[in-house]
Amino acid sequence: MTSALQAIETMAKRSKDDDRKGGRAKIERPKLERPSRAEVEAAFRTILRWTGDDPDREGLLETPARAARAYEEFFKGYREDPAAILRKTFDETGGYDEMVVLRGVRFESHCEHHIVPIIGRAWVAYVPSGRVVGISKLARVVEVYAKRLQIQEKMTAQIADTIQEVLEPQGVAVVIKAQHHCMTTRGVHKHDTDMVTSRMTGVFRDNTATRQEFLALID
Ligand SMILES: Nc1nc2c(ncn2[C@@H]2O[C@H](COP(=O)(O)OP(=O)(O)OP(=O)(O)O)[C@@H](O)[C@H]2O)c(=O)[nH]1
Ligand SMILES: [Zn+2]
Repeated sequence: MTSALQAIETMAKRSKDDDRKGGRAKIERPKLERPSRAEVEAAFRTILRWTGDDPDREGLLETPARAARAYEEFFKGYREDPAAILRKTFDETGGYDEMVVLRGVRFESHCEHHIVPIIGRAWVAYVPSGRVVGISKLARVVEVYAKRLQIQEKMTAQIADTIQEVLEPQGVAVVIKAQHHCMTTRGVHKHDTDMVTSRMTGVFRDNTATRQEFLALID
């Protein structure tokens, strides 16, 4: 087991000892009121002027509109409901009650401190109790939370807690490994550094063997 995974194992034990009742992240309901497209484009024009460039030169004329479209894509997760994605389930599972793991789901997010990319992978597991969900839906939940302004800890907790609350399985485990480009392209300039976070609920918190079986599947 790598030292990062050993650290997760330690954190999970600590979290089991210190059962933070009510301290779990609630599923956030995004606010729907938004400024107009024209206001956003005007804001990008201001930023262009502020950099020292001329927003009226030919190469930049369409940039505010393009940047607004790019932001629309980067932050489309505010207009999607992750709980709704998990509501369609399948009951005919043949009594399957072992772990289901989706490994290495690639995602692109943005840090809420600098609005700079966070790029990484997520491992998502659950142990069903009676019903299962279409496997792509786990990746869709990752995608919804990634397409919002994030810190990695919050994104990890949101994914796990949404699956736990909606699917009500025996337990959920989420590990995320990601590079924060606010640490590579600016600031401290530390390349080849990634951040590892985890959230374990139910049997993954309470049962060491289940947790270790999951952690062994992470590369
Ligand atoms: N815990 C956590 N920190 C993050 C995440 N993404 C970015 N950060 C950190 O957020 C912190 C913001 O620190 P500040 O001191 O307010 O901002 P700053 O002056 O730009 O800091 P530097 O990045 O150190 O230059 C930095 O240490 C970032 O590395 C995240 O997902 N989780
Ligand atoms: Zn940042």
